[in-house]
Amino acid sequence: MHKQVDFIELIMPYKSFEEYSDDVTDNVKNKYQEIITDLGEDTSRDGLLKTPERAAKAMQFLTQGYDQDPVEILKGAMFKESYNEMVIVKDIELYSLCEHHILPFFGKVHIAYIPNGQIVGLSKLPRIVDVFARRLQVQERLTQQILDCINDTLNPQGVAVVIEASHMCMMMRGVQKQNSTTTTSGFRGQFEKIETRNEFLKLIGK
Ligand SMILES: Nc1nc2c(ncn2[C@@H]2O[C@H](COP(=O)(O)OP(=O)(O)OP(=O)(O)O)[C@@H](O)[C@H]2O)c(=O)[nH]1
Ligand SMILES: [Zn+2]
Repeated sequence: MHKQVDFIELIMPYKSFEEYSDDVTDNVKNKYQEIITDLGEDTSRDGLLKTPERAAKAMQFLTQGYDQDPVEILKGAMFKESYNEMVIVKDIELYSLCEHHILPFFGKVHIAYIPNGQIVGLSKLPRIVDVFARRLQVQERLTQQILDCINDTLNPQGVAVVIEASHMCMMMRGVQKQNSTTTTSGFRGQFEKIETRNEFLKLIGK
């Protein structure tokens, strides 16, 4: 990683990647060159000349979550408040990569929590979704990681996470099912009670 990137990461642990490690870019670029050739393409033709480098940068962007600390992000905006009703942030866009095929899965995340003396800056919830989504994932683990991170860092009275996603590995290849979506969910604390869980599900339109 660049020295410059290290410094910026230190002060902005959730910044978007706009600079890339030269070493990683070179290594991944060379491998993409081979992969594209092995797949039967000509990497010297005009349109593909810069493709190995673009792909190397794109993959670093899509996996930048390994270098980011979601706990730091949440802790960066926690405020004492006595509000103790449900807070819901729904329809958070999700783009991740399935760890089996390295193909995208995408959809929506709905998050709710009930504060326990502290609230969190609303934007931090989508930010931690991105941190965990920008890794090689399965939808179940992604759901659990978001849930555990909020639960362990904010210590709320309860937290709920629902993810609805479509998997390109099931759409473009394999079983080729275009319309199936997968729903995963996790509930902690107050949301383990059926009436609280149902109120949340009703509010997100489920
Ligand atoms: N549980 C779970 N499975 C996933 C996820 N993303 C992809 N998969 C599945 O991972 C499985 C890998 O199965 P394999 O049989 O090893 O791979 P494959 O031969 O490519 O399987 P097909 O997709 O059925 O052609 C497939 O059933 C995928 O649908 C996910 O987020 N969660
Ligand atoms: Zn897959």
